[in-house]
Amino acid sequence: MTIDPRSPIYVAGHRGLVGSAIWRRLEQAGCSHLIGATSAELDLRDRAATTAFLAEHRPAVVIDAAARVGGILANRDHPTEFLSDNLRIQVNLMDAALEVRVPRLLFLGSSCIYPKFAEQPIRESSLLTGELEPTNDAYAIAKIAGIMQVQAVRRQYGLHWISAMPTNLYGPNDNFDPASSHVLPALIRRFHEAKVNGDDKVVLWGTGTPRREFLHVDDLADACLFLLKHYDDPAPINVGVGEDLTIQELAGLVARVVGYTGAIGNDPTKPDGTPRKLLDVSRLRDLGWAPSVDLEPGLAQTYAWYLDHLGADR
Ligand SMILES: NC(=O)C1=CN([C@@H]2O[C@H](COP(=O)(O)OP(=O)(O)OC[C@H]3O[C@@H](n4cnc5c(N)ncnc54)[C@H](OP(=O)(O)O)[C@@H]3O)[C@@H](O)[C@H]2O)C=CC1
Ligand SMILES: C[C@H]1O[C@H](OP(=O)(O)OP(=O)(O)OC[C@H]2O[C@@H](n3cnc4c(=O)[nH]c(N)nc43)[C@H](O)[C@@H]2O)[C@@H](O)[C@@H](O)C1=O
Repeated sequence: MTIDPRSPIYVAGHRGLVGSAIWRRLEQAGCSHLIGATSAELDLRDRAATTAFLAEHRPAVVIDAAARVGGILANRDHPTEFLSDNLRIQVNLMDAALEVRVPRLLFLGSSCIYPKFAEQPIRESSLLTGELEPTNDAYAIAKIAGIMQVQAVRRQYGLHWISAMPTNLYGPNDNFDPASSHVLPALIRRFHEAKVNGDDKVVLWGTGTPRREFLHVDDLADACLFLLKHYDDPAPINVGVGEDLTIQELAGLVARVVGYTGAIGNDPTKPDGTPRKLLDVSRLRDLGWAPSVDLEPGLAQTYAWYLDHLGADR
């Protein structure tokens, strides 16, 4: 499918980690009519405001990168908001997009939709075949409902909407807040602060044994544009790199990039979450897309961004 670069494209959540990367990628592709609104300008939980916004702008493409997002502890401790906010954001957005018959929409889910003990690497067909990981089941259920809404609209109205399931992401504009962030930005900040303060030990949450896969957000943005052009199927499609490492190994890598040379300990009172979450990315690879940013240079680039924007005076 072709994307006319002059057509109006609405990126919901355009200031976030994912939305800002997609915005940059679309600009790079020459897209000249990008639409964005902050949550203060348009709270997508407000149904009437969302309906009015879509009716006013009538985008040709909608990319849903707006969500309540957080790491393992934020998800575990705020399941009510992770369920309710995400359901409302995506239902309001998709209902409003349906009302004006937006022809092309990309819904972003997450690898946490798959069962906690899914066979590895996780194929798209694993969806709804087993129990979810309890630290993020509320968020996962909201995302699964989003996939179903995309499929229902396709079936009933024939619109070319799609869903993509990214693995754990990182890059510029990530959330570096120690309490609510994901592991990679949390470790960049913790190791940096330990180096600056001369601390001799950094403590990781959990046992360090869980395995995770990390995709640079610029690769995800490139994959999103690729999927909008080349993918038109009701099934969600995985987006990842196809390789993972333990949290302990990740910590060693972050320590090296940051230049921290002290000890690394563990806090097993904090949750590990799902033991392994490696996506099977063969469907996307077979379509002709592959990532281009390796983890270590991606980490170095993200650390440089952190220093420039947030961490220089700490
Ligand atoms: N980060 C990750 O590792 C992964 C993320 N994803 C998915 O990617 C998508 C984006 O995540 P990410 O970029 O990391 O998240 P961020 O928290 O960085 O960004 C979320 C964006 O959503 C917007 N938003 C939140 N609530 C509302 C609301 N009520 N109304 C309007 N806008 C709102 C925010 O707007 P504002 O800034 O204006 O407040 C923000 O720009 C999500 O669907 C997430 O599930 C999937 C897999 C992994
Ligand atoms: C993308 C995905 O992200 C979430 O799932 P998760 O992968 O479990 O998230 P996480 O990045 O927070 O943790 C990964 C691992 O890392 C360990 N860990 C060590 N030290 C820190 C640490 O300092 N902070 C954090 N957050 N984790 C740490 C932590 O204990 C865990 O074992 C979902 O809730 C859901 O939102 C989702 O979709």
